[in-house]
Amino acid sequence: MTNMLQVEGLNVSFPSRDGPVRVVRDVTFTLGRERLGIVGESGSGKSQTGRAILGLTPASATVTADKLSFDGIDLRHASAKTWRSLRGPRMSMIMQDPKYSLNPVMTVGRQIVEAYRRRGDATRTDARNRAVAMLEAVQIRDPERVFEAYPHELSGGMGQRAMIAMMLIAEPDLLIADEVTSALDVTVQLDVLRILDGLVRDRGMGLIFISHDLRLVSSFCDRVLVMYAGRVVEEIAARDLHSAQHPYTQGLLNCLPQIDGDSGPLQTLTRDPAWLA
Ligand SMILES: Nc1ncnc2c1ncn2[C@@H]1O[C@H](COP(=O)(O)OP(=O)(O)OP(=O)(O)O)[C@@H](O)[C@H]1O
Repeated sequence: MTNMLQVEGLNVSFPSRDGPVRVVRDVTFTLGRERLGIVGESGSGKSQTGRAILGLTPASATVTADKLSFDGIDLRHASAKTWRSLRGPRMSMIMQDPKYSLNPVMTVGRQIVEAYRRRGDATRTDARNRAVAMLEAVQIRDPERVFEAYPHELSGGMGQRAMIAMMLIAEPDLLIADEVTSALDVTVQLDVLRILDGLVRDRGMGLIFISHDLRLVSSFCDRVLVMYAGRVVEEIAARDLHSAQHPYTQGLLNCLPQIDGDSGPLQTLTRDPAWLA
């Protein structure tokens, strides 16, 4: 699966009083077994791009694409049955907010066990042990207690880690991580990045890493898509991000505070209407 995911001419629009608003415009890219970052300011269409790939766009939206295929499967015409076989075991998305991913009426442990058992025929005991080990791996200090807890009994940070454990244990071929480490403290953030990195390196997973943190993306990812107002304005190797060509990318980079830089005022981003052309 050199190019496990192919996205061509993807558009997402929402209805509004003034007509449809296009929040993802003609987005085209491919993904292999690599770490692809998507950066851009809030509202630039990063999450809606990820959701459209997984068929998780809100019902009010319209999605069109010239091509949207995963492992040769045309996702534009996938049946409910095909989606069931893909979402979870083969392609998964970790959202910003655990509320949307954890089932409120099922214990955390049972959800993680089910995610693991969906990918093969593990015994209950094996699945339980793996689930507890995964909770430990995302630095949950009391994994046995969290295993038995319901999502509402966990703090926000714990809930997010439990959700990450649930997505990772399935070892999907494609994982879309949407601002997944933003709310975590630095040590847990590093642990989660290490786990993601291991899955890409050892299991050949394809990772789409959505983030507004340019520094993190440039050090963690292989390639970066820069989005502005729904469009991909630049695609660049992460190591070359510092020499980005597009004025919007340069603007984003210039807005980063420097720890050792002078303490002058931070630059603000100016936008050129021509970028929308
Ligand atoms: N349900 C919805 N109805 C109408 N517009 C929506 C809906 N969901 C998202 N949008 C709009 O789509 C645009 C793109 O949103 P998206 O969440 O993809 O941005 P983003 O780049 O991921 O930003 P953030 O970093 O803040 O999550 C935004 O302008 C947002 O207001």
